[in-house]
Amino acid sequence: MIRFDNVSKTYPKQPRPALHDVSLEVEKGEFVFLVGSSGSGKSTFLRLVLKEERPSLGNIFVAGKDLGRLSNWKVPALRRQVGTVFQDFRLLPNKTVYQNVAFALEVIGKPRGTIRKVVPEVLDLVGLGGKEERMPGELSGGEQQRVAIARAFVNRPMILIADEPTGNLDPQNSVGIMKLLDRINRTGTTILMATHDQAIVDQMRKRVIELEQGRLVRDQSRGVYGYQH
Ligand SMILES: Nc1ncnc2c1ncn2[C@@H]1O[C@H](COP(=O)(O)OP(=O)(O)OP(=O)(O)O)[C@@H](O)[C@H]1O
Repeated sequence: MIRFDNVSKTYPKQPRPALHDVSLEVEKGEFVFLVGSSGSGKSTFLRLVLKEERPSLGNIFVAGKDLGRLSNWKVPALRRQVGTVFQDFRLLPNKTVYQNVAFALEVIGKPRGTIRKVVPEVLDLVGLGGKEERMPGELSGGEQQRVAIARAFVNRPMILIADEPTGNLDPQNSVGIMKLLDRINRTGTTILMATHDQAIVDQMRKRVIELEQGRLVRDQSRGVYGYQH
């Protein structure tokens, strides 16, 4: 589903690469945590998957596509296959919960009938049934993140990328969000989540990929946040 072959990324005017010779493969339906200290290259990795950045060296394959050979006009189609969730939710503040999710479908030209059917379904899935008409500012952080996940998932992408999705949440809300991501993963969606949340990683026991100064230093199935000595 995602393959990196000897990928390096050096940003302009930077002395050291943000990613250095990273090779790995993520299969369809996997749940992968990406860990590493600040600046280790996690966000760079995620941006490369979305083709928001290009590698300086190496090849990247996402959902069967060689990103190096993907023409620019096909990038939006790629991004439709990859839902994204961020630490700061990124909801539209002047739209209701329903409108925030519906908007994701409107911009890709889905018919109104489809939108009316699938938006309530996905809001139920994330536990927000009954809150369709609320504004984001009238929701808790955990609820706002549920809206963001509903918006990312409503189009049933093959891959869901989450960059620190629990970073702004208390432990209880974080557990709720992880249960939801786990449920989405069980539908067959591949999940790639960058995180600093040790408790979550230790609890979930999923594959853990660790970056250190841009290098892949650990790839462990059913792993924990830090090394076990
Ligand atoms: N647009 C950019 N231009 C130049 N350097 C960048 C850019 N984005 C990231 N970097 C550098 O690349 C390295 C990796 O950054 P990256 O954001 O990928 O790390 P990270 O692991 O996601 O960190 P964090 O956990 O703080 O989000 C850092 O040294 C950073 O300063």
